[in-house]
Amino acid sequence: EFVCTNSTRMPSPRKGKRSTSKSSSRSRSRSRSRSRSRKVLKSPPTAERKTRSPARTKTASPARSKADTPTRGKPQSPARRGRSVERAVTPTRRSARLENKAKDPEFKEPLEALPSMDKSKRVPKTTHREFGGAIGSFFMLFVLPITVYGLNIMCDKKSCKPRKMKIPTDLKLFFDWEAAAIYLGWIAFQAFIYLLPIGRLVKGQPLRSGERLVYRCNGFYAMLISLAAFGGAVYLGYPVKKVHEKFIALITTGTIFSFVMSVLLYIKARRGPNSKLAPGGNTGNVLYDFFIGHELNPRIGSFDLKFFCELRPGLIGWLMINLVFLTEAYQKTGTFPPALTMVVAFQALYVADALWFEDAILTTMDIITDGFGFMLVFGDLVWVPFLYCLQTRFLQEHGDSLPWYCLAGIAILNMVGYTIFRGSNSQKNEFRKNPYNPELAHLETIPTSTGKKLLVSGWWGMCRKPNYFGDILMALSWSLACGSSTPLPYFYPVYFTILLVHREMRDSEHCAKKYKASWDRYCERVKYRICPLVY
Ligand SMILES: NC(=O)C1=CN([C@@H]2O[C@H](COP(=O)(O)OP(=O)(O)OC[C@H]3O[C@@H](n4cnc5c(N)ncnc54)[C@H](OP(=O)(O)O)[C@@H]3O)[C@@H](O)[C@H]2O)C=CC1
Ligand SMILES: CC(C)=CCC[C@@H](C)[C@H]1CC=C2C3=C(CC[C@@]21C)[C@@]1(C)CC[C@H](O)C(C)(C)[C@@H]1CC3
Repeated sequence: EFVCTNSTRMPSPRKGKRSTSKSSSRSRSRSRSRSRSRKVLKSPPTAERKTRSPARTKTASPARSKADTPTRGKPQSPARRGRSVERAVTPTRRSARLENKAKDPEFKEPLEALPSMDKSKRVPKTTHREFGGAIGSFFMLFVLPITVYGLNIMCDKKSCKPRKMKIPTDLKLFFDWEAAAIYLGWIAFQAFIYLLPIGRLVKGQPLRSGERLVYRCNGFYAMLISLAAFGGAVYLGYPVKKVHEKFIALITTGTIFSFVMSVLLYIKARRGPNSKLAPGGNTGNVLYDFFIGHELNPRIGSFDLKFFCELRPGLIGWLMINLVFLTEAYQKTGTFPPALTMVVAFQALYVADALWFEDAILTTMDIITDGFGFMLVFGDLVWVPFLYCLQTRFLQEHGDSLPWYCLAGIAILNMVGYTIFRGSNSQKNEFRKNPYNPELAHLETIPTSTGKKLLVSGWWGMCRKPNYFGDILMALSWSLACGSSTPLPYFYPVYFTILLVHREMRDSEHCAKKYKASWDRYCERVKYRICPLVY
């Protein structure tokens, strides 16, 4: 199966005109409305506007323009509707042929098939710097690993309180060949699964060059295979608790691995063509570009390093570490402690959700705009697996003591958060994949000069980042399960809120540049950024 994400971005080659200009009067009036729209919209008509179906979303009245006047017509037969959806994905016979060709994961869309892209465009020098520029990035190189070590050393079996840290003198605690073998073996195991020819091939968003990279989406299989391997290891009596015992040494291997990988990625980017660089990581300052990421989508053949790291070793690793804690608790007490079991289950749902909707990540900032540098490499391979499990580690080491009604309240909070997170992410992803999806016809939208529309009702009318809001509620619920005896397990929701507030600002800046007045109209209409009535 081969899937195109975000068909609306796919520029429609001129040949596509024929398919919509049949001689009925209705199509003539559509043609007229299309030529009118060309006057209003700067970009050429996209597949979105070429694909007509009655299942139009409502256009928000203040922003209604001739360009986006919905076409009214008799409801189409399901077969016809199916055809129009299909056309949104493959607008011409030519691109249908390309679709077939693209079954080859190495396939790259020929540049001439994407006329709206400027092939000669070089990635311009980055002028805007995040994280305090080069100096900030330099500090982050130390702050990120120290935070991971610090929290894991402060919160151990003996105590879990913020305190002045005494650095352990036992070097074995920090480095151990067995831990190195476990860590590297895990990365190799995930890389092996990634290379298996199972799962869908999905096209990413068009790059600056016009090319659309193809991604193998088999993350959910990777999780199932990893779960089976974990079950097998426990059944065969492999001492999985070693992962817990060698936690700090695993962090060291992950940190060294991340530094080495980031250096290699930076060298690779320097040697590659300018067109492959990340728009945000091309300042020319070695430190900054190394930290933020110089190359956008580094690949070895068809192996996409960023896509692989973002979802596999770290995210599935986090789930495995949680299962180690749960197994240990069971082996020690003969029961599954309620709070620990609940948090492990919620985090498992979060990981499974990310892998089930794996292709959705292809439209996120991390893949489209951010380069792959130390920040993301370390974030994916160390920060996520060894910090996101702080709550479950605390619960395993210090037991859980909350009464059932508190746990029930926490479960409700998690499910409310998940409903908002999943509902809003799916609503946007479905809308971006097919803006004429009949199930979204009731939603109001604002047209933009790019041909894309912005949702202004439903989840996206509640606030500008309902998905972040849901995510924060879930993060909070996981920490609340740890009670109030110590603030350390609350690190995750606090850091996460800061990360998402910063991320919202960055995304808002991008959207303001991209959608100009339409984005201002959206912001006027949807006042709150992340939390309705609060922020
Ligand atoms: N657990 C973790 O550590 C982290 C989790 N996350 C989660 O990842 C998920 C994805 O986050 P992220 O990629 O940052 O952001 P979003 O999923 O919100 O994607 C932002 C893009 O969505 C589009 N968009 C924005 N507003 C609208 C609208 N009203 N209608 C239609 N499209 C709109 C724009 O792109 P365009 O118009 O070009 O399509 C915008 O650039 C979130 O749920 C977040 O909580 C994120 C970071 C860390
Ligand atoms: C400063 C600092 C610590 C930076 C590192 C940030 C990274 C840890 C995060 C950046 C974006 C992320 C995403 C997820 C995990 C954390 C990082 C890598 C994510 C994979 C978690 C699961 C979600 O469902 C997601 C797939 C939407 C999400 C994507 C972004």
